[in-house]
Parts: sequence; C-alpha cells; structure tokens
Amino acid sequence: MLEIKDLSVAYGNREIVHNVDFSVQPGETVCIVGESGSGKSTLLKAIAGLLGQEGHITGGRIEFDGRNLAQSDPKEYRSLRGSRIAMVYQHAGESMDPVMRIGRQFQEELSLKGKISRRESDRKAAECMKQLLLKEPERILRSYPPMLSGGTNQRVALALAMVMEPDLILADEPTSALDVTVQAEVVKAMQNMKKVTNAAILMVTHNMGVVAQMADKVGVMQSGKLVEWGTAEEVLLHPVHDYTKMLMSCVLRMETEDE
Ligand SMILES: Nc1ncnc2c1ncn2[C@@H]1O[C@H](COP(=O)(O)OP(=O)(O)OP(=O)(O)O)[C@@H](O)[C@H]1O
Repeated sequence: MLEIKDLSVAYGNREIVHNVDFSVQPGETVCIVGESGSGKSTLLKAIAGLLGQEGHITGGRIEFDGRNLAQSDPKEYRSLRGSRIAMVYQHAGESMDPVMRIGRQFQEELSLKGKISRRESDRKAAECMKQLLLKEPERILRSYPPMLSGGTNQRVALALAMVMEPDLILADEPTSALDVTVQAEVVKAMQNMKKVTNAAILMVTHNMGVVAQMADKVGVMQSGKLVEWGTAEEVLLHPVHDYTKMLMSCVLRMETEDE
C-alpha cells in the first residue's frame, strides 16, 4: 500500500535522507530505528507531507495505493490525512488544540468524513478510548488537553487517529516524551490498537521494547541511509550491518544493567 522508492529529502541544500527504499503492506507494523539525527523524522515528515518551508523531496517516489505523493500538492495531502492517513506526534498534547474540549476535537476530526452528531462522535470516541485502555472516557471527552497527563494525552491522540479508521497511521516517537512506567501503558495501548485496527502502522522510535513487541518489519537508518531492512526477527536476532549489531548490543547491555 505504501512504497518508498529511491527517496531523497533535503532541507535547503543539505540532503538528509538518501535514496531510501522500502514498503509497508496493509495491516503491517513497520518500525524505523537509528541514531539521533539519522533522518528518521525527516523521512516520516516527507511521507506525511509535513516537511514545511525549508524541506523538499529531491528525488524518488512515495507511492500510496499507486499514487505518487511526492508530487501531490498540499491540498491533496490534507484530504488524505483527513481520510486515509493519520499522524501521531511525540508530544501529542501539543498537537491538540489546548482550548478545545477533547470531545469537540473528535467531532471536528470525524466531521472531515461527513456530518456527525455530538452523540455519535462521543460514542465512537469512547469506543476507541476503551480499546486503548483509557478509563473514564466520558470525563476525558469533557476535558481540555492541558488537564490530562502526558500518557493520557498520548493515548487520546492514538484514539483520535484510530477513530478515523485510516489505512495508514504514521507515528513519530509516540512514547519517547513519557517516563518509563507511562511508556509501558502507551505501548500496551498501541499493541491493542494494532490488534483492533486494520491500519498499517509506520513508526519512528528509539524504544526497542516497542520494536520487539510490535514490529513486523524493521528498518535501520544511519546517516540518512536505510542500512538494514528485514522482518523483526531477522533484524533483532540476526542483524547483518555493523551499525545494527552495535545498536542491538547497546540494547542488550542496557537491559543487563537494568536488571
Ligand atoms: N526543519 C529543519 N531544517 C533544517 N534542518 C533540519 C530540520 N529538521 C531536521 N533537520 C536536520 O536534519 C537532520 C536529521 O534530523 P531528523 O530529525 O530527521 O533525525 P532523527 O533521526 O529523527 O533524529 P532524532 O532521533 O533525534 O529525532 C539533523 O541533522 C537535523 O538537524
């Protein structure tokens, strides 16, 4: 459903992502890992059409159901994001409107697909929130984002993505701004999300626990290149590239030190 072909992305004259190729199949969860600054977020933003003023695609294709998004205009992207592609950010609370009640945010989002009553919107929102293990959805619907904790807001953002029944969810480090115990709750919620939606998930993350628990395929980026790609088992247990081997040995060392 999503095919990235020979994609290169630059900010100004500086090329950040170099000739990346990979694909995401329907319903599949793909995690992109790699060191800080390797271009993971830039890659995700390019796919989401959110590179901003300085960023641009310098080569290659982003094919979504056969359509080349690399050449789409911002309006076309906006309509796809409203209907078929959803995005979840690192600081989800900040991506929501702080002065709009959560219930209203669901209704606005859902109204992109057609007219919907407050009651029906609340019902759909509460259903998604329950699937993401959020307690008291009615209270959350009446709240404003700043009234809720970081972990709750992150799960609300996942629910906002889910409620649209997208074909593809793009997630940029959805757990990394949270402390460790809260991360575990959000990971559990994301696992549930994976179980109950048919959406493919493409996620950039530093959290190898998330990768181990959720990924079907894993891509490893280093200095703007995709240096390794394979099933989660292949990449986690039998890495080939030196950089991936080093990354995995760091994770093992951290886990041993934690024990
Ligand atoms: N808006 C921007 N303008 C110019 N350069 C940028 C911009 N955003 C990111 N960069 C540069 O692009 C490079 C890759 O950044 P990117 O955020 O994609 O990496 P990353 O792998 O996601 O890192 P992290 O894991 O730390 O988020 C970095 O050198 C960064 O400074």
